[in-house]
Amino acid sequence: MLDYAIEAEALSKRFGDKQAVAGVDLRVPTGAIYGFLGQNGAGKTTTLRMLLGILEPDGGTRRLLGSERPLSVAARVGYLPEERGLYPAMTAREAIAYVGALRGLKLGDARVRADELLAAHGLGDEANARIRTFSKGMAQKVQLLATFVNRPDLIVLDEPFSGLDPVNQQDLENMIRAERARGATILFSTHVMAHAERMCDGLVIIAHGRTRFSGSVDAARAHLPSRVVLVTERPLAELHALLPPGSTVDILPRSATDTGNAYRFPLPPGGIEPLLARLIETGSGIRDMHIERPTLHDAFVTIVGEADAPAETREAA
Ligand SMILES: Nc1ncnc2c1ncn2[C@@H]1O[C@H](COP(=O)(O)OP(=O)(O)OP(=O)(O)O)[C@@H](O)[C@H]1O
Repeated sequence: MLDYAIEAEALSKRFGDKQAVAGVDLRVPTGAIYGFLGQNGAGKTTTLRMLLGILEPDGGTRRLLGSERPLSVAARVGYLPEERGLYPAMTAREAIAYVGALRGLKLGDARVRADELLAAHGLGDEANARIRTFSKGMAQKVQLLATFVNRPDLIVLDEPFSGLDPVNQQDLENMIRAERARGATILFSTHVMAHAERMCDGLVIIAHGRTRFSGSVDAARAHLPSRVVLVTERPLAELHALLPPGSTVDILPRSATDTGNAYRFPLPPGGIEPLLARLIETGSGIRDMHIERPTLHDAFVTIVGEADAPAETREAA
């Protein structure tokens, strides 16, 4: 088995005078769920199109399921493009079966598979309804199901969650996990950090057309320190007065962010016990104290922000 379902190095693409992708490196291990994150216009869709062979890169290399010619493995790939669209005159069954036939299934088999998928995902009664009668979200769901029709080894989804209601988002999460359990590799782009955080074995974050981070969700979060959240009945100044002079700055920084009576500050190197012990000793009315790990949202903002910072600031950081 291949180690990586997708390997790309230094991919680049220019449209006129716009450098859409300026050097994307990306590796997705076989059998993993990977998230592809980046701000609007960062180059995600352009990169996905190059990976799949829809666009020819100006530079760099790509390998899809071991092949340098992505279109030659198209029958083993499922793709949900950013631009949605099915033929409005087709029924849901025909629309899915049509994609199956394009991906190399026999039409009869593709129809059977379409019925199975529709029934398993709450659209069994709609199999013979025409796409034009569907809501936008329902049509998107049919298109998503079509992505899975050929039981692909590699599934690439461009913002698959956008436009789906929470129940259908959950259904899609389950579908993606089930595809991984079957052995498929999944790469999806998203702006919703919660999905990436919950589901992904790894992430690639790009900014301004370049890869800025590649690794696990935990490694992304490790870009930021954990923080202590302290909720007390007393104002911060009073707490400082209770603590021994000289030690307070270390264990309860004056720079702690104050949101009402909750204070947030970086986890001190010695942990929270010395501060906790002192606060208990002095009867400071603790209501809550816990360690808060940075979220992927925070890490994403930091990583993308570093890419925006001038070079000298970046080096100094
Ligand atoms: N066909 C095209 N012609 C000209 N410019 C393009 C074309 N496709 C993309 N671009 C430009 O390339 C840049 C990257 O676009 P791309 O769609 O890849 O970003 P994205 O990360 O997918 O963004 P979003 O999250 O908003 O979908 C943008 O500045 C976009 O305007």
